[in-house]
Amino acid sequence: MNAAGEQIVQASGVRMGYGDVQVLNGVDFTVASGEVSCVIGPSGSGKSTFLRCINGLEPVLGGSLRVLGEEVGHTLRGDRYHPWTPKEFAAFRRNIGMVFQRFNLFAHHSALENVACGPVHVLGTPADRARTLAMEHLDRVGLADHAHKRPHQLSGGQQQRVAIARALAMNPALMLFDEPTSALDPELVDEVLEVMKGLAVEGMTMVVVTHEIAFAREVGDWLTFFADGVVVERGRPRELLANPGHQRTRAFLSSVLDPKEREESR
Ligand SMILES: Nc1ncnc2c1ncn2[C@@H]1O[C@H](COP(=O)(O)OP(=O)(O)OP(=O)(O)O)[C@@H](O)[C@H]1O
Repeated sequence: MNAAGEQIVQASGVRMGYGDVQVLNGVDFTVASGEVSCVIGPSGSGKSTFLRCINGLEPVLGGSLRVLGEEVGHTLRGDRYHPWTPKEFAAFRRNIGMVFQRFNLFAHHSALENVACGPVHVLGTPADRARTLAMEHLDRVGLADHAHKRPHQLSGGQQQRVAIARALAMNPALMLFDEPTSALDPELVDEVLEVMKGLAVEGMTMVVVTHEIAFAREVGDWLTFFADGVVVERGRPRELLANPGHQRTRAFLSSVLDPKEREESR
């Protein structure tokens, strides 16, 4: 567990692009230990790219990105930064759990095996112990009774909960969610959001790209609006959603929310 209030993600002027295309144009962003930061923004605004930078999957090409106390991709030795060795990179990555829109479970393994395989293969946890822990994580997401089913025998919401359990099994210090409910049928969304709420209550630090505004309002400590590769507005969700001064956020929200949600966000 990280010390309360400690900065877990500190981005300052982060730049990233693919070839000539600039995707992140100077992102400033922070999340402290135990906080939940929700991120919204139009398609193509760079939200997923920013998450991938946080867990080291994309190189930061400018600015500074400190995650879990490290400058992502580099280690200070003496007075000089050196690119991470594969071992340093792996050590960093295992502290960060990532949950995607698509669950990416191993189709030929049971839920239990999907959850146990990271600890066995990455952490070297003995198989019996890993299975016991995996069962606990499946119980935590309400799926102990489904442990021996394969992904195709589970609903989308259940598969996403297995994916969350799989990430938790690595005992991460930070969890990143990239639109975890947007591939789900509407009636399956709440069961996943409930699990995420539970994690927030337990004090997990989370960055959540989502358009579930009710979730952001209830669970988020921060709401960040991305557009064109920068953070346009950031604030406490209720304030950001209520303040007519935050015009770009509100204009975006009115384009994505259904009428009922729009009414609630007033
Ligand atoms: N591997 C890649 N190669 C080239 N361009 C890419 C690559 N990945 C993303 N991009 C481009 O970078 C921009 C930002 O994409 P990104 O996926 O980060 O946006 P996003 O805000 O998460 O969008 P969405 O909500 O649709 O997922 C887009 O213009 C996208 O086309």
